[in-house]
Amino acid sequence: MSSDQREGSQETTTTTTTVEGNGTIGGNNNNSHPSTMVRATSTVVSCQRLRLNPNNEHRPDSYEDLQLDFPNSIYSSLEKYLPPNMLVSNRDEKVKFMTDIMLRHLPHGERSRAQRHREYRQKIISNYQPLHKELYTLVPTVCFVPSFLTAINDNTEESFRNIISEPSPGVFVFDMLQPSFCELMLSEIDNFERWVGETKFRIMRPNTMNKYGAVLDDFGLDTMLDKLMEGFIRPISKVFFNDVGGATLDSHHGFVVEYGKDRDVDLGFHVDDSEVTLNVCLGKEFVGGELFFRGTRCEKHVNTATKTDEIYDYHHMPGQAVLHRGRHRHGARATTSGHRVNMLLWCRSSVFRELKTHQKEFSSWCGECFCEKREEKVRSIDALRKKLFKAARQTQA
Ligand SMILES: O=C(O)CCC(=O)C(=O)O
Ligand SMILES: [Fe+2]
Repeated sequence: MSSDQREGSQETTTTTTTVEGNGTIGGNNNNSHPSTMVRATSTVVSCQRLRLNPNNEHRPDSYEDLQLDFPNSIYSSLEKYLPPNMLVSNRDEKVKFMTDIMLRHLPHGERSRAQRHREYRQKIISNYQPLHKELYTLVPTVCFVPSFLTAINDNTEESFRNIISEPSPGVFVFDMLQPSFCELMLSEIDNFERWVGETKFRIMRPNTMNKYGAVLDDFGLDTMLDKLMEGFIRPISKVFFNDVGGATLDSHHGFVVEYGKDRDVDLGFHVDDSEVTLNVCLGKEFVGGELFFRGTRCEKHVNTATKTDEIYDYHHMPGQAVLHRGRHRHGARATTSGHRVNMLLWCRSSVFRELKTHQKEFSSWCGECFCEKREEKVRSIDALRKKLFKAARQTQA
């Protein structure tokens, strides 16, 4: 995969970038004290695998009171996937087993990077004075429009379909944020950027493709965004994105991107480092900036050609949200005037990522895998037909 191709030439020959954020696994776990942390050692159980289907009868332990390497909620959601002999182990054993599995996805260099990142966050949080404290705890009636709240409270596919449109397969659009909430967020972001400018604090940008924007998790909004993911995005994803771990989203990377004069102009063609991405426009006034989608692909097929029915362009509207699989290839066109700010929540599932490492066959959600599977089916039916004809002819002869 190339590093930073822009759209234009890619609609037939596609080169897609995988964008990585600086959010680490466990990025929203800011409660690690090395002295009490439960660490994984190399144990004999580490060669065991998670089960493919969760044991939904099982009531997971609570891990809230422990200082762990990863967010506590990950342990509760992962527990249902433990092999049967592990399920009956004590809590410390289960912690060791699950931590070991998760650390396998975080090589040594990554671990010290995660520690440095925690210190970086702590430095910001102890120096930055929030402007609108009310933003830091999620109050649903302040944040969301009533139609969205009704749908979430009903929590059925029908209630979601009532407020969500699907203009192209896998792209879900709905009204989400109150205008007053968008204003508050914009003003908090301005305030944070002013503080960064005044103190000359060197901040990390949201991902490898943006020069501007800010990571919301880094200045105290991580808990609020965790609530947003767990209480509002996960229920919807469970219905529409179950095939990519929508029901088990358990960590996130939350940030804003900014486009316009003296900001980023556009965003090249890419896939996100997420299972499900929430992209919601906060404002302000702008021209351009359309989000272009070009079909969902697994790693193997990420650079394959786009089919006509996968082409879709979306026009951002303040307060309106777009929800899509992280593997849905997309990019943003140039914002030609004005100032556009979007809030993004890359939602991840540790369960899905672990299970994916054991999966060798087709991905049900990949447009190219789907075609290959269909062609294979046609070929095998054809072969069977030929075999049956031959057998019939031999019987007649
Ligand atoms: O600018 C946009 O709306 C797209 C942003 C995006 O795709 C991303 O940050 O991953
Ligand atoms: Fe993206």
